Formats: sequence, C-alpha cells, structure tokens
Amino acid sequence: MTVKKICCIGAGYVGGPTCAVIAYKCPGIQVTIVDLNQARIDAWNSDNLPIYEPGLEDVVFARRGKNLFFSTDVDKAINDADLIFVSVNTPTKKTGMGAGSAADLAYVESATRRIAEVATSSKIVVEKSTVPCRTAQSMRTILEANCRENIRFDILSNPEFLAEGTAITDLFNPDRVLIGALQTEEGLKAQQALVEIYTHWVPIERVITTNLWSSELSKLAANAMLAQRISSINALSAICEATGADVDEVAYACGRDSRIGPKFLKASVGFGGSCFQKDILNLVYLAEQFHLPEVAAYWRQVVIMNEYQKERFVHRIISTLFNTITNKKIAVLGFAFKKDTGDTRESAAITLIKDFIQEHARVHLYDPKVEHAQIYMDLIEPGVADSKAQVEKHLTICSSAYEACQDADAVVVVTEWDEFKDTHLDYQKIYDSMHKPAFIFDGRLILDAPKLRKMGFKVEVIGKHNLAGTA
Ligand SMILES: NC(=O)C1=CN([C@@H]2O[C@H](COP(=O)(O)OP(=O)(O)OC[C@H]3O[C@@H](n4cnc5c(N)ncnc54)[C@H](O)[C@@H]3O)[C@@H](O)[C@H]2O)C=CC1
Ligand SMILES: O=C(O)[C@H]1O[C@H](OP(=O)(O)OP(=O)(O)OC[C@H]2O[C@@H](n3ccc(=O)[nH]c3=O)[C@H](O)[C@@H]2O)[C@H](O)[C@@H](O)[C@@H]1O
Repeated sequence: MTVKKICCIGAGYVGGPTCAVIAYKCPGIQVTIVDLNQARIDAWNSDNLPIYEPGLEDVVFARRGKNLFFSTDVDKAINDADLIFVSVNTPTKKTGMGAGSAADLAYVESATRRIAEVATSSKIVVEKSTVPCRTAQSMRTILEANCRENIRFDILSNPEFLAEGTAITDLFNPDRVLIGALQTEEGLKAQQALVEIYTHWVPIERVITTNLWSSELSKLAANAMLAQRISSINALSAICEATGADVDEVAYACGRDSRIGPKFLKASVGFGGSCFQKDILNLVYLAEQFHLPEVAAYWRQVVIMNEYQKERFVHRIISTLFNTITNKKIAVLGFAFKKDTGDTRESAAITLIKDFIQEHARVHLYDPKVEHAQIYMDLIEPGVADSKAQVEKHLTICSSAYEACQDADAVVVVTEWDEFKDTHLDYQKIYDSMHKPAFIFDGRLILDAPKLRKMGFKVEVIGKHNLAGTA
C-alpha cells in the first residue's frame, strides 16, 4: 500500500519536528499533527513556534498550509489518515505500581483507544513514543478489542533517535531509521509502506527493519548506552580532579581508539533531558520485572552516578567559596539541559539552583532561550519555595550574562551555550564587574581556564584539578 495521508498524535518535541520533516521531504503526502493542547497547536499555527530548534521554522513555514497542518481535531485526522504516528509523552510514573521507574503509558493508551473508537477504515499505527518492550502488544490488544468490523490495524515500532538542538539535521540525515514489525505478511507490508516514506530522503541502507520487540528494546538500549558513556566519563572526571589528570585529555586519548570513538565523552555537570533518566529507569524496571536484579542494578548505577556528579559539583562550589554561599550572589549561566534548546526537562540547572536556594544564596540567572514562566515552574519546590513569589526571593532572571554577573561572587556555567564561551563573552568586563576574589565554575568545560586565571579569576573546572599542570 502507498501512504497518502499521515496523522501524528502528539505535537511535542518529537511529533512536531519529525512529521514536519516528513511533510517537507514528501510533498505528495498530507501530514496532520494533532494535539489535545490547544495552546500548543495555536503556537504551531503562529509565527512563534512552541519549541525552539535550529532550522525548524524554515521547515514548518515552507510546508504549513500546503501539506502540513496542525489541529486539535484529533478524530478527523485519525479518520482521514492511512498511517498514524503515536508520539505522545511517556513520562516516568509518579504514583502506583512501578512509581519512580516504570513508564506511564496512560497517554499511549488513551491515544490508542481513541484510534480504535473513531477509525472507520484500516490503519497502520506507528509507535513513535519511546515505550517499554512489548507495548505494541498491548496497543494491538486494545485496537483489536475495540475496532469496528472489517477494519484491521497493523502496528509498527519506529522509535525516534533525534537529539534536541540538532533535531532538524538529525532528521534530514539520520544515522539510521529503525522500523520494527510483526513478522507476518501484513506486518511486513505495513513495514514496507513506512520504509517507502523514509526512503524519499534516507538512503535505503540506513533503514533497519527488525521485529517489533527488537525495535522497542533498541531504543531503550541506545539511550542507556549513550547515557552510560556520559556517566563513565563523569566518573572519571572525579578521579581526574583528585589526581591532576585532565578529563578532556583522557577523553581525547580514549576516544582516539576507533573501538571507543570520540563522541559523547564530554564530561559535564550531569546529563539532563526528558529521556535519558526516564528510559534507563524504564530498562531497570523491565529487568526487575523479568527477575534480573543484577542487570537492573547495572543500569541504575548510570543514573546514580549522574546524581552524584551534580552533588559533587555543588559541593565543590560551596567548599571553594569558603564553605558558605549564604547571601552570596551566584551568577548562573544557562538553564536549558543543553545548548540550542529551550527545553529544561531534567536540566542539571534545576538541581543546582534548588541547592543554592537551600543554602540561601542569591541566584542571578541568564539563559538565552528558556521562557521565564518555565524557570519559575521548575524551581517551585514544596517546603523550600512554594510559589513564584517565594522563588523570586532567591532568584533574579536577567536579560544578559553581563547583567547576571554584575557584583557576583561566583559565576557558574551550567549550559554550554556558544554565547558563554570566552570567544563570545568579554570575561575581562565580567571580572571587572564582580566581587573579589572572583570565582568561576565551569560545569561544561567550555572556557579557557589559563586565560581566565591570567585575568585574575579563580577558576574551577569539572574534571580538572585547579593546579593541574603547575605541579
Ligand atoms: N524529546 C526528545 O528529544 C525525544 C523524545 N522521544 C520520545 O517521544 C515521545 C514524545 O516526547 P516529546 O515529544 O518530547 O513529548 P512532549 O511532551 O513534548 O509531547 C507530547 C505531546 O503529546 C500530547 N498528547 C498526550 N496525549 C495525547 C492524546 N491522547 N491525544 C493527543 N495528544 C496527546 C501532549 O499534549 C503533548 O503535547 C516520548 O515517548 C519520548 O520519550 C524520543 C526521542 C527524542
Ligand atoms: O530519546 C531521546 O530523547 C533522545 O535522547 C538524547 O537526546 P537529547 O536528550 O535531546 O540530547 P543529548 O545530546 O543526548 O544530551 C543529553 C544530555 O547529555 C549531556 N551530554 C551529552 C553528551 C556528552 O558528551 N556529555 C553530556 O554531558 C547533554 O548536555 C544533555 O544534558 C539522545 O542523544 C537521542 O538520540 C535520543 O533520541
């Protein structure tokens, strides 16, 4: 079969860019992206898109109103489509069985039920959300139990591997596209229909076809392995700080081994983002379900190490600032979980700033993209800062890095935005405007520490002893 109309349920960080790129690359296919969230859909239909991604506007503005539509009319889009992507959120469960590690599949289930209830013709239903292994089986059961006569649903797993901040280039030029299907005649036909969509722009040799369960598990496995590399280099960063080894040099030396490779070995204040922690915990839960406690403990350690890295950094800041930051002005540069996105989900900045607030510091924050309302929402913490007004007592959001650093006792670089690099910011100007001694803590290894030390800064860098190279 040839797909002519696509519906994507969920207009978020994945559904929006992924299906906008399909519309861009396949002008002959009509793509409708739907969501229950009216404000989000209004934003997709406006000049001010709801998410910031380099290159996204060009793609959306080129196709919107032609073969790309955003709507809250979920039922109509389901009914019109030959193929439906389910790209809804799958957060970690907060309560009930598996709370704290299992994925909350309520949104996947409700989208699936909706498809079964309103579809009047056969559909290919594609799991785009990241889900535990064998979720497709549950979706199939729901669809088959609720659908009308003479309708069939074929389920595919097509996990998404884009990273935020580079979503459009990742989608234009993916390392691979993964499509899992039931190994039946109908399943393989459906798989082929999705292969044909991607091969409008992705070379066929980059399209991997597998069975459903391999595809579902590969997504969790890929995220777990990526996060594991970061926790590995961060674990080594602690040893570097203690010994005088330099974590960048260690990463470079290890990464030059072609079996290890250079990517994803940047030490940091800890990984953030909506998925790494969630997906590893998902894997941990799966292992526990199958009575594999050693496997569960192995992967859980990746998350434990990440939490430890954040704690270690806060501890280093406080101990360097003479064991107290009470009433000290701390300039925090960056709030997003990585550069080139406005997304703050699980950002290390949230943990750090909450800790600074607990220590009664005065935090002055600047991030080039994150919405102010989002910052307040992320920092409200029952018992510590219960409301926006409470947060404002400890936090001032600034409109530039210079403003945040004015009269500060310490600058903490949390997100690696290019504009924070010493090639972009005038750190002499910042030094001159700060209280002395002027401290700077580089949680992203983006600054030229020797150059800043020459200016007079006291510099502390993750994974580097501050006297490294001098003794
Ligand atoms: N954010 C990322 O970079 C990546 C995320 N993923 C996975 O993709 C999935 C989606 O993630 P995001 O796009 O980040 O989430 P998101 O939270 O940005 O978007 C999900 C959207 O689905 C909508 N939604 C929920 N239930 C619905 C329903 N029944 N009908 C219509 N709309 C509904 C929500 O209103 C929301 O706008 C998750 O499973 C995630 O793990 C995979 C790869 C990358
Ligand atoms: O499933 C998902 O959601 C996605 O999760 C990650 O993408 P994302 O979280 O958007 O961004 P990454 O570039 O992976 O960065 C995640 C975190 O790790 C940190 N990081 C990354 C790389 C590194 O070397 N060091 C490091 O600390 C980043 O700063 C960030 O906080 C994966 O890279 C994607 O392939 C995957 O599709």
